[in-house]
Amino acid sequence: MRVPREQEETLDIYYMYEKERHTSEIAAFHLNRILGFNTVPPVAGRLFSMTEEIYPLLTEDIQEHFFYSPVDNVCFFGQCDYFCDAANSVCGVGEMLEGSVAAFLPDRDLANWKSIANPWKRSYSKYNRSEWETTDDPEGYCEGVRLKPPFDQDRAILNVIDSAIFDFLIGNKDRHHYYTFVSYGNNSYYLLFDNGKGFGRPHDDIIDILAPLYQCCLIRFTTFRTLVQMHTDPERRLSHLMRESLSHDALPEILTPAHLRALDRRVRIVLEQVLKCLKTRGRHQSIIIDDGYYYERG
Ligand SMILES: Nc1ncnc2c1ncn2[C@@H]1O[C@H](COP(=O)(O)OP(=O)(O)OP(=O)(O)O)[C@@H](O)[C@H]1O
Ligand SMILES: [Mn+2]
Repeated sequence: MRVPREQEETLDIYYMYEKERHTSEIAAFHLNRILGFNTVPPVAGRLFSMTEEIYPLLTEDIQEHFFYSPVDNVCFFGQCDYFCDAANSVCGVGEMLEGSVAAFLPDRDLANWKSIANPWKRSYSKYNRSEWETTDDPEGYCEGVRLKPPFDQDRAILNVIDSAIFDFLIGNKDRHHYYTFVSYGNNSYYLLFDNGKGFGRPHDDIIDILAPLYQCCLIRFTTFRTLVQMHTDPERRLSHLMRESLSHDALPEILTPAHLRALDRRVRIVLEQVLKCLKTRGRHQSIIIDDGYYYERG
């Protein structure tokens, strides 16, 4: 835990400098399961004893980064490119710290996975933007992506669009790569770990995370159906399903009411984008694709 739940991310920050939230990792896992994707390794919240459970595991150079804050809470900082200094420490309440833990993926000797760069990745520069952001031919950008493997497969491009919808719902701009198990080939699902940069601003919807959806005008049928159900059936409202699901986590109030409300609003926005496609590009069979991907709701 680096950021208190109620602290919103400022607008004056590039996404690469946003701080990860343990609550985002936890909520993302629950959301992914509720959407029926089942592509985020299980993540749970818990309290850690910083002195008994974290300190002994660290190398000496990082143990040296432990100290007591002026009000006697235990603090430390790690080693990384951004915000890894005493001014940006992680502090517990006393010596107890909230955090999230993820199920560890099988060893790569057993089940190797590889990364696929996200064609709609954002630029890491403060001065330039990516081609998909600046193109005056957004449909053409998608067509270009779909010419090259693995995105020449329907399954692969629909996975990217599912992932974009997922990232839009959590508000994550930092999906630079997707991961797949090598032995499943190119036509497999995408593992979505690294979900800490979501749920930063409950009153903002970052529409361009949906660029793959509205530039390609494609959505997987099962995903569309799930979103319609969430929008129309009060019992399946996403905020309701999420509140129920998150109540099973060991930590309290993973998402504040404003974040839960944001989820319902964003479901509607995704459907509005699909509606726009249906109005401008016609033929629903070429927009809502039934690729035989069947899932059981988590
Ligand atoms: N559940 C997991 N099981 C095994 N390995 C994992 C798991 N989650 C993440 N990893 C490994 O740890 C690496 C870093 O994790 P993660 O991507 O969440 O952190 P990050 O600091 O945001 O990385 P990046 O700079 O690539 O965005 C991953 O690239 C992956 O190799
Ligand atoms: Mn990351």
